[in-house]
Amino acid sequence: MTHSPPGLWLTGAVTAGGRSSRFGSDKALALLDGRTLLERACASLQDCPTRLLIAPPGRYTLPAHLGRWDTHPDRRPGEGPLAGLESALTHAPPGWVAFTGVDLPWLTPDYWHALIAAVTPGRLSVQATDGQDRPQPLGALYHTDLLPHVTALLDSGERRLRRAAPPEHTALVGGFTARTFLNVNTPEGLMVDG
Ligand SMILES: Nc1nc2c(ncn2[C@@H]2O[C@H](COP(=O)(O)OP(=O)(O)OP(=O)(O)O)[C@@H](O)[C@H]2O)c(=O)[nH]1
Ligand SMILES: [Mg+2]
Repeated sequence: MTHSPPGLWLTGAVTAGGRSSRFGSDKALALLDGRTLLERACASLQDCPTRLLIAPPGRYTLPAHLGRWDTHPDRRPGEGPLAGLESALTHAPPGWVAFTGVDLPWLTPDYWHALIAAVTPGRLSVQATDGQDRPQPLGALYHTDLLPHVTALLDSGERRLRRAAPPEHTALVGGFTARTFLNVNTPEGLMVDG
């Protein structure tokens, strides 16, 4: 009998509504080790019971082995990943959402399990910290109870994803390798030894 790791019990959401202006072409479709960045992001969350792709409907088709992904557009297109989070929290069933983007191609199910282990009562977000102890708001857990706060932020003109969760309601988790957070913004960002 083969041993398989326990599934992820929360909603998985991948935001992919960006313009890739620094990359120069749609980075969601860029290949890294034979898989697109979008596929890599979705693969880390393929064991989630509910899977949401926040992108314009019809823009992307995912391979069947990644399971069913329900596509939802932004409520306010072109306003950045905070607006993508608003859409994810709107369409997720009540509870925790694992939220990431196409530009973090090195996240794994183990990464999400490490964040899930830090879920505690009273917290509404769990975020990893990088080597400089900076919280990573993409590749993070958010509770759907944050939706009114996120909507109010967007209504007030805020666009920074790092404002989505108040620090006093955010649990932080460290100890990840530097490669975990390698962020693909330009084609040079793909040139990393796997
Ligand atoms: N749903 C949604 N996702 C977005 C939006 N803007 C960015 N994202 C996603 O958020 C993640 C991180 O964003 P960026 O790295 O800035 O990507 P980007 O905005 O496409 O790239 P730049 O134009 O170079 O800033 C990626 O997965 C993007 O697809 C948006 O307006 N809506
Ligand atoms: Mg951007």
